[in-house]
Amino acid sequence: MKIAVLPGDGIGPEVTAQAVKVLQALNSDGFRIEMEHAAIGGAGYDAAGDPLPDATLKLARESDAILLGAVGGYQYDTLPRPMRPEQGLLRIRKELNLFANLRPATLYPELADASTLKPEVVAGLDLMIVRELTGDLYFGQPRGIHVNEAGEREGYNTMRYSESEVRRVAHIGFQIAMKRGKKLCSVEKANVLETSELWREVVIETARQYPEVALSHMYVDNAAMQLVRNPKQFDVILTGNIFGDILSDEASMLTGSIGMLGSASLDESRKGMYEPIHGSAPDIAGKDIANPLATILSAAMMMRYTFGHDGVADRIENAVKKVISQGLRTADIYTPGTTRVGCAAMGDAVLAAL
Ligand SMILES: NC(=O)C1=CN([C@@H]2O[C@H](COP(=O)(O)OP(=O)(O)OC[C@H]3O[C@@H](n4cnc5c(N)ncnc54)[C@H](O)[C@@H]3O)[C@@H](O)[C@H]2O)C=CC1
Ligand SMILES: CC(C)CC(=O)C(=O)O
Ligand SMILES: [Mg+2]
Repeated sequence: MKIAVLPGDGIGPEVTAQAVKVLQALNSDGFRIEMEHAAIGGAGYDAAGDPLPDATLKLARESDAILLGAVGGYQYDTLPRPMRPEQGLLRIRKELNLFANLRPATLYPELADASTLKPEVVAGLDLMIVRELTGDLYFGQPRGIHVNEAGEREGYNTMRYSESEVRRVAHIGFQIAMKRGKKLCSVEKANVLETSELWREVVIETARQYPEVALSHMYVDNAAMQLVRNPKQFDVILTGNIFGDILSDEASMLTGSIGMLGSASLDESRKGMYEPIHGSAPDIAGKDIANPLATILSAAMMMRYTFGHDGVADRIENAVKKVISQGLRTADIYTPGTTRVGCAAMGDAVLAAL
């Protein structure tokens, strides 16, 4: 198993190091995992003047899977847009055709007190957000800031989806729904957006191949509200790039913290990039207080989706369950009566449990 490790910026290197420890430990079980590190984001810009250096993209292409931390930092916010860390992330997703982003929001029962919702509203929460990742507002052309006819600056982006882009991610959503609760809610804004109108039509067409899946549609504003009113009404949520970005951050808090949600970004084959859903968290970077569990859980998803080692994925997930049941908590999920630990200590505890 050849894995490219791209730690990135801010807390990225801190959380990635914990997942690397866990993956390395598997080698003593007879696996052959080779990991090679490369720079991306601000680290890529600093090292090579490019948020996605050629050498990093080459390594990513040659690897079976990629483990990514996070990118971004205040010091890069004034660079020309193509040089910014976030563009490096968008480019690697596009270059590798990683169009399907799976973001599971699962509540560990012991973390019910850390959820922003009442324990009875989130008990047993287990939902999967399937977010399209290589289209929509983040990639649509034209985009820019120009001076308009009235002589004032005007910013514009283009929300755009082709039917084949919608269809391929819809298939992934339905296939996942078939393996779960056979219920899929497609989230868009078809009442006002043509992009969403097409999205809904294509999802309805695709659904004909999955007659066992109960399909529903919801406007994104309502979905944002329903997620905090009654999140357990959802099983699989299928949505576009920007709506999925926002709704998954919201869903993470139902599980206690954004530091709990891992993700898989997949292409048509089994190749994938695995990363926590959070960003580089510059406000807590370098303090050894970030929660590494989202990244460790992303490594478990890698074992499941790219390498097909479901048993290993289960073991990593069970190790995470164990440290939580032992009462170990990073600051973001700390509640009275539990034991507060740092990022590296949490990684060590998962390793010990593994
Ligand atoms: N996938 C990526 O690489 C992403 C990168 N970003 C970038 O990250 C930078 C910061 O963006 P923000 O909007 O602040 O989002 P963020 O996700 O980095 O942080 C939001 C809040 O959540 C907290 N947080 C995030 N991850 C945590 C963890 N593992 N443990 C404990 N607390 C955690 C942070 O301390 C912060 O208060 C920006 O440059 C942004 O562009 C943002 C989102 C995703
Ligand atoms: C920084 C963005 C490009 C990514 C993001 O917020 C995400 O994928 O969740
Ligand atoms: Mg995001």
